[in-house]
Amino acid sequence: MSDQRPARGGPRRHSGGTGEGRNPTDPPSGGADRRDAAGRQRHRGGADGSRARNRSAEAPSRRRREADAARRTAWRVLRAVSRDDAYANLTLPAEIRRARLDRRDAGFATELAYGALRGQGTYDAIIAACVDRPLKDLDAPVLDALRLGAHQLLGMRVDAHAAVSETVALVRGEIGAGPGGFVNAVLRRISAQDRDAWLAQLIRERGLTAGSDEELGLRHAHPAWVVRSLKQALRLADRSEELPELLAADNAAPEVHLVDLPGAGEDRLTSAVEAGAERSTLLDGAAVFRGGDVGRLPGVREGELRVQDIGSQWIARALAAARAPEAREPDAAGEHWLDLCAGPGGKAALLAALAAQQGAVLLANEPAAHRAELVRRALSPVSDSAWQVREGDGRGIAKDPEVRGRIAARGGFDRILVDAPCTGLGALRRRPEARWRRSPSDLAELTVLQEELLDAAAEALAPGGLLGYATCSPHMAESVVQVEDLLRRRPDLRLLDVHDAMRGTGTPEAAQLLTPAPQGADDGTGGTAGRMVQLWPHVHGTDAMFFALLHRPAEDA
Ligand SMILES: C[S@@+](CC[C@H](N)C(=O)[O-])C[C@H]1O[C@@H](n2cnc3c(N)ncnc32)[C@H](O)[C@@H]1O
Repeated sequence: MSDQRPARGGPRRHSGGTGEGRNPTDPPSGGADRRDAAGRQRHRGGADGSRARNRSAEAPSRRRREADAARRTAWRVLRAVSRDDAYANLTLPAEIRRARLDRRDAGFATELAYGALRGQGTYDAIIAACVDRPLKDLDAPVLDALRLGAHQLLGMRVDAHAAVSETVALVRGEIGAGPGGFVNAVLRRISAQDRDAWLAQLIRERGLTAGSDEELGLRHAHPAWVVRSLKQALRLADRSEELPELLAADNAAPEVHLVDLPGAGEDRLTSAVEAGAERSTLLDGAAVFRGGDVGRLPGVREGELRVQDIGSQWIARALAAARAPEAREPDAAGEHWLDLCAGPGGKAALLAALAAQQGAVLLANEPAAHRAELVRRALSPVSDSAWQVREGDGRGIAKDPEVRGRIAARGGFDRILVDAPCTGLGALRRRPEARWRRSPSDLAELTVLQEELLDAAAEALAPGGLLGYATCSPHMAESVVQVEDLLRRRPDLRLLDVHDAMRGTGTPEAAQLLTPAPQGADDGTGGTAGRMVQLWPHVHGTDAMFFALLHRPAEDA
C-alpha cells in the first residue's frame, strides 16, 4: 500500500490516522463507480473495477464515517462553487446557517473554504504531483475534498493526522467508502513536506524563474495573467517592488469595515466602538470591526450602520465633496446626482445620505431587478425625498424622457458616479474563487461596457458637472486607459486631480498614504495617471479601488 512507502519528496511528517490507503495512482472514478439510494457516488475501488481491499489499520467500527460539520460545510461550499458556479461569499453564510455552526466552527469552515478556494491553483499543482493522471479525470467531489485536505495540511495550523483522517471521513460520509482510501493516500503524500518544500519542488520541476509571473503565481496562488496585470498597475504607481506584498494581501481575509450613514439619527459608530469596533484612521464616519458577528451591532439590522469597504466609502465621500473648479455655489444644494451602476447599493446609500444632508437628490440606476431591489433596501434608512431608483440599462439614461425631464432645467446631472462592472481584480480578498474563474477574455466584453457607460454618463453630465469613474480593478484597461480613451472621445471633459477631493475627505494619515503616480511618467497612458487614485489592500487596507474625476466646464466658465 502506498502509505507504507516513503512518500515523495521527503520523510513522512506523521503517521496518519486511518492507516487506510490506496495508491494515489488508482482511479477514484470511472465505470466501477455507482450511486447509492441517496444519489451519492459509491466507488468500488481499483482501476479494473474490483472492490478495493484497502483496510484501515483501525478496526472498522472505529473508522470515522462522518465528517465534522465544519468540514462538511466547507466542502459543500466548494461543491457549489465548482458544480454550480456559485459565489462562495453568498453560499457560505447559507451553509453555515443550515449546519447551525457555532461561532468557532463557522470561523473554521470559513477559513477552510476560503483558503482552499483562494489557493486552488497552487493546491491543484501539488495534488497533480501526487496522482498520475490529469486532475480533470478525478471526480469533482473528490478533487474538492483533496483541496480542503491540502489547505488544512499546507495552509492552516491543523494537526496533520486530523487533517487527513477528518478529510477521509468527509469523503466516506459524503461521497462513499471507495475514494476514502485514495484520498487518504494522496493526502499522506501531500503531508510529506510543507508548503515551502512543495513550492520549491514544483518550481524546480517546472523550471520557473524566480520572480516570473508564473513563479509568483504559483507561490501566491494567482493565475499568471492576473500577476501580470497587477504588476503593470503597480509599475504605473511606482510600486513595482510591492508585488509580493500585494499578492500576499490578496490571500488575507479582509477586515470588516463599517460606515455610519450620516444623518440617519443616532451616532451608531460610537455604539459600535463601545461594542469593540475601532474608528478608522483613514476616514471619519468609518470603523473597523474585528469582533465577529457584525449583525449584533446596533443599527446594522436597520441598515443605518453598514458594512462597506473603506475604499468605497472614501470614493463616495470624495465625489460628494468635490468642487468643480468654477463652482459658484458653496454647497451642493439643489443638485441632481446620478449613480449609474448602483447595485447592490453600497455607494448609493452613502451618496443618498450625503445628498440628503446637502439638499441634493440622487437617482440610483441599476438594470438587474433583484439588484435594484437591494439598492432600494440599502437606501431605505435615508429620507425618500432624497433619492429614487431607476431600473434600466445605464447606457440609455441620457435618452430616457423621464430622466431628461427631471434634469432639463440644469442641463444634466451635477454629479455622476460610474462604478462600472469590472473584472473585480481589486477585490480578490473578498471573492476567493474569482481569480480562477475570470479570464483575460472577460476584459474584452467588460471594457466595451465600461466605455459605453462612460459615454452615456458624459452625455448626461450637466455643464459644470463632475463625473467620477470607479472600478474595483487596478487593471489598466479598466482604469487609467478607460479614462484616457474617454478624454480622447470627449475633448469637452477635463481630468481633475482626484487626490484633492480624496485628501479633503480622508484623515491626515489617509492623505499621507495617497502618493500620486509620478506625473508625466513614461507609462504609455499619456502621463495622466498621477491625477487618478489607485488604492491598494497592502497599503490602504482597502480593496484595490480605482477612482478618477472628470469635469465638464460650464460653457460660460
Ligand atoms: C461594481 S457594481 C456597482 C457597485 C455599487 N456601486 C456599490 O457600491 O454597491 C456594478 C453594477 O453595474 C450593474 N450593471 C451592469 N450592466 C449595467 C448597465 N448596462 N447599466 C448600468 N449598470 C449596469 C451591475 O448589475 C452591478 O450592479
